[in-house]
Amino acid sequence: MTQAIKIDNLKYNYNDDQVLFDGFNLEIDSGQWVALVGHNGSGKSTLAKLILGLIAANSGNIDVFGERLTVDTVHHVREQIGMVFQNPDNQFVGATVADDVAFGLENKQTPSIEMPRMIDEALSIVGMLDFKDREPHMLSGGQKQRVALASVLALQPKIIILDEAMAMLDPDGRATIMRTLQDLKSRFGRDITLVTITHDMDEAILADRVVVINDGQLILDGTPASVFSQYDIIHHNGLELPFAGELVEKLDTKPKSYLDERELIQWLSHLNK
Ligand SMILES: Nc1ncnc2c1ncn2[C@@H]1O[C@H](COP(=O)(O)OP(=O)(O)OP(=O)(O)O)[C@@H](O)[C@H]1O
Repeated sequence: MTQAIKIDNLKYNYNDDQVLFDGFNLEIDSGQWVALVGHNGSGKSTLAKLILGLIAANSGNIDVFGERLTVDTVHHVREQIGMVFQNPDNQFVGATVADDVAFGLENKQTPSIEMPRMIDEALSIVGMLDFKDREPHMLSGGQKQRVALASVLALQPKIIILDEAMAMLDPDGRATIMRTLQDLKSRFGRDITLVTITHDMDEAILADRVVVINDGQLILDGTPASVFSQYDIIHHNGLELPFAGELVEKLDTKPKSYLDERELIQWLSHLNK
């Protein structure tokens, strides 16, 4: 399987008295959706910055689709990665939604004849085509994040990193972005790799794989069910479980393995029969 990201023996510290990453390793296959979780200050955003080459590792290697990240390759590597940040309001530059999506394409010197089609396609993928002439600041938080995602998608990245992209949204906004990400996965399959950095375990549970880090160290790595079965380790690292997991913790009789919400409802209904 092709590797989208390979991090090998990464060492990084912001200052001399705190080593953040000290021999960190992580491999992400192309087409995987990885949720990167960890409490505040565990190093998640720093890892994203290192992958994007916004900051340089002290030592170790980062390969993106087999290309080693160096001063010479950083622009090419970055072209393959789209980034969506926490605050949707900080990501808008255009007067209309369509202008906003056009901005990145113009920077990439996309021929103007191709732009309308590319803008419409990206907006339609995130379900925002009908809003293309609207002013971005008039949209809801969830709609703004979908436009931010469309601006990234228009540039046809192979990897999208969403850093707390749902943290400022209300439950409806969060749900629409999560559905949009699920749609992206079914539409693009192996052609898109998603890395979602989050504190929200109900968001993490949708990923193919959950990676828990703490103080720059990988603590847990596996399917959501296997990671969220490790109640003690999750709590010990200052994290919560998804809603279903928190509920199970309060039950006297517990299921043998980790169940998601739907499975738990079925299990509970059989328990009372
Ligand atoms: N520019 C910086 N200069 C010095 N230290 C920094 C800088 N940015 C982050 N740090 C420190 O590095 C550590 C990791 O921070 P980072 O932002 O990567 O964590 P995080 O897991 O993304 O946290 P959060 O969930 O709060 O966003 C923290 O101790 C933080 O204080």
